[in-house]
This record gives sequence, C-alpha cells and structure tokens, in this order.
Amino acid sequence: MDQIIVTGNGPLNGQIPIAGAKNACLTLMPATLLSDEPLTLTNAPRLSDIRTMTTLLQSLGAEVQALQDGQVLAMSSHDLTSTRAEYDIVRKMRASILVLGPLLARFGHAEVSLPGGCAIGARPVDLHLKAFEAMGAELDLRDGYVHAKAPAGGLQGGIVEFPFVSVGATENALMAATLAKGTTVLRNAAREPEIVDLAHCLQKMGAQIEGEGTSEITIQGVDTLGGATHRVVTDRIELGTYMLAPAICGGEVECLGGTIDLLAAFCEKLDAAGVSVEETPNGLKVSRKNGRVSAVDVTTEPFPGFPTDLQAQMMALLCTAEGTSVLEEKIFENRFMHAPELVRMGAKIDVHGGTARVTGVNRLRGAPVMATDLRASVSLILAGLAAEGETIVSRVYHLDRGYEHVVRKLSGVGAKIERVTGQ
Ligand SMILES: CC(=O)N[C@H]1[C@@H](OP(=O)(O)OP(=O)(O)OC[C@H]2O[C@@H](n3ccc(=O)[nH]c3=O)[C@H](O)[C@@H]2O)O[C@H](CO)[C@@H](O)[C@@H]1O
Ligand SMILES: C=C(OP(=O)(O)O)C(=O)O
Repeated sequence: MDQIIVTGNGPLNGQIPIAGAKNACLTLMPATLLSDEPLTLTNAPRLSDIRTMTTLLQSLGAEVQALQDGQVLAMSSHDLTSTRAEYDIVRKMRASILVLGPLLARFGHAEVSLPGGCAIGARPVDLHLKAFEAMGAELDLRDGYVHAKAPAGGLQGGIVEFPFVSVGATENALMAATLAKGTTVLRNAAREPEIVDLAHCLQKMGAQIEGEGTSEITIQGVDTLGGATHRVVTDRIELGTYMLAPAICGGEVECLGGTIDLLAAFCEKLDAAGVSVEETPNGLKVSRKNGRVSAVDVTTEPFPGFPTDLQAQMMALLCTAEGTSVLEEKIFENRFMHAPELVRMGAKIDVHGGTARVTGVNRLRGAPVMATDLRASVSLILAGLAAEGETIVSRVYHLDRGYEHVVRKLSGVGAKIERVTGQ
C-alpha cells in the first residue's frame, strides 16, 4: 500500500489552487438521475469518491464521461436500466445514499443498500428515510436494503421537520421534492454552501426552490427537469486544510479560488490564534501574524459554525500553539482518531468523550503514523510538515477520497513530501 513521506522543511511560500468541492460534487452527480436531459459539471475534483459515484451511476445505466482530465463530468440519465444501488458499491462510500431521493422521485421506486457505519461514527440514515415518508413514500428495510415506493402518482409534497441538522438528509429530500406533487417545506434544513450549490444547479434544471442557504427551504414540485451545465463550488475543506499549511510551518501561501464567506467561523479562529487571512483578487493569502500561534478553543457545528471536517487539521495546528486549547466535536461521536497518532509525534492531547485538550509543544517529531479516515490523514501530513525529521503516513487511500494531487500542491509551495508506491 502507498505511503506518504513528509520531512519538516521550514516555511512554505507560493500559491495552491483549490479544487471543486468533493461534498458538492457527490450530491450534484446524483442530480443527473432526476432528468433525461444531460447534466454537465465543470470544476469537478479528481478524487476516488468521484470515481465511486461514477461507478454507482453507471451501474444504474447512466452515462458518465470524465473529460478534460476529469475536471468535466458529462452525464446523462436518459436511458436508466436499474433503480437498485448494490451493496458492493454503496459500502465504499456513504454518499451513495444520495441516489435514493432522485430515483424515488423520478421512477416511483428504488432499492438502495444501507451504507453502514464508518470510522468516525454510526451515521444512520433515519432522517433521510423520514423525509421520504413525509412525502408519502413507503419504506421497507429488508436484506440490508432500503426498499422505497412512492404512492401511485408519485411523491407528494410535505412538511419535513428535521430534529437536527443533516447535510445529506437535506440534499436527498431537496432532490426528491423537486419532482414531488405540490409544495415541500424543509425545516431545520442544512445551510452548507454545498446545499446552496445543489439548489442552484437544480434551479438551472428548472426546479422551483426558495430559501436555500437558510434553515427553511421551500420547493414547488415540477413535472420534469431539464439539462444544465454547472460549475462545482470551491472545496472549503480543501481550502481550510491548505490555509493551515503556512499557519503551522510559517511562510505565506495564497490559496487560489478561496473566499472568506465559505469559511468565516474558521477564519475567525485563525485570527484569534494569530494567523492573518487576507482576501486577494485571486483567493486568500495566509501567514502567521507574529511568531508562534496561540491556543484557541474550537467547537464543531453545522454551517455557518466551525466545520467538523476541519477539526483534525485544526488540532494539528494547535499541537504546536502556545497554551492549551479545548476542541469539542459535536457532529460525530468518534472523530478524534488522529489524536493518538499525533501523540506518537510528540503532541500532548487528552481525549475524554467528545472533548480533546491539546497543550502545544515547541516542536513535533516525525514518526510512522496511520491514517484512519480522510481528514485524519491530512492532519498527519500537516503535522509532519511542521515536525522535526521524517513522518511516514500509511493507509493514504483515505486521503485519495478527498485530496487531489496533494504531493504536487504541497511541494509546489516548498514542502518536502513524496508518495511511495507499495506492492
Ligand atoms: C458527502 C458529504 O457531504 N459528507 C459530509 C456530510 O456528511 P453527512 O451528510 O453524512 O452528515 P450529516 O450532516 O447527515 O450528519 C450529521 C450528524 O447527523 C447524524 N445523522 C445524519 C443523518 C441521519 O439520517 N441520521 C443521523 O443521526 C450523523 O450520524 C451525524 O452525527 O456532512 C458532514 C457534516 O458536516 C460532513 O462531515 C461530511 O463530510
Ligand atoms: C466525512 C467526510 O466525508 P464522507 O461524508 O463522504 O464520509 C469528509 O469529507 O470529511
């Protein structure tokens, strides 16, 4: 298996281009299932998760072509052959559940394997299913699959009251409601930029949606949706990750394509820690204000709060900050698996339930470490960039789910990083 070897090499300087968002692309792709006309996405990221979604859509009979080195995805669902998403594909990626809403809305029935838990938490899909029930669907869980059936005449508009915010359930319900009869109201909806991006794409396809970006989204169902071309929004998590590189190593890095509105809560924490973020015509320029960064407390929350997907990377920074920081993980029940690996590199971290206390050390030391999930893997790379000596990160297939060309992007700003291919 491949490994990434990082050697602490001092300050980083230069520019890093930020890709389109994995989490937007993974919900925009299933939107093709809502229409028999072509949907083309530009600014798509080149990631293994995108290839998995491609395989899933193709298994349903959709055409998906990756053009321009994978940055353009030309899709068409005019001739679907199946409404069943098989376990063998779904088990690889939880976002596979996002085909359920579109299939159910357009064809009146679908069978989708339950995705199962993952390293960061149990991650049930009950809120997705309750939303479909509120639109009149009958659901049956059998043989590890959700068997979903719309009423005769199709899904009906309904009131969906989410008990807490779920990004995926909001996306699934939003897509399904575009073709339901009548009006659907989603209350306590997620407000993430990826939801807004999905709504904008669906609007281009002819959907009637109001309130995206607020906690109440209203959808007036239409009979059919058409085709569209849509540019995937910037990946705010990749952006935040690379903003942390000069924060942890020193130097000045401009993240091309970044804007503060995508990451306001994160930028506030960087400011409090002593990291300057400046908006430029091309992106965000990041550098330390003085010498060492200072401790800050962080609590993860749904957007517009501090994103859980940047908690591990922020922890890597705080491992070298002056003072003690408290990180509270409020979204996933088991998202501190990077902590013991960072401790192997000399970090001082105490984890109790959903809270981690991090006391900064002067210098981390390189060590062999194991990536346990996507964001954990990149936090270890960030820590390795700031550590003395060599850090060898194993299980980097997690990284490939969410970061394209990570070696090229970081070595472009002066990092000493290489990927070695194992047998
Ligand atoms: C592909 C994608 O976009 N993934 C993102 C999405 O995941 P995802 O859409 O899976 O995350 P959710 O917002 O749904 O999850 C939030 C919380 O709700 C729980 N929950 C969710 C659905 C449900 O039916 N029942 C339930 O209990 C989850 O276990 C979790 O504890 O949002 C997360 C929270 O910002 C991010 O970390 C992920 O990167
Ligand atoms: C948790 C993540 O992704 P997913 O929901 O696809 O597992 C992530 O992007 O950090």
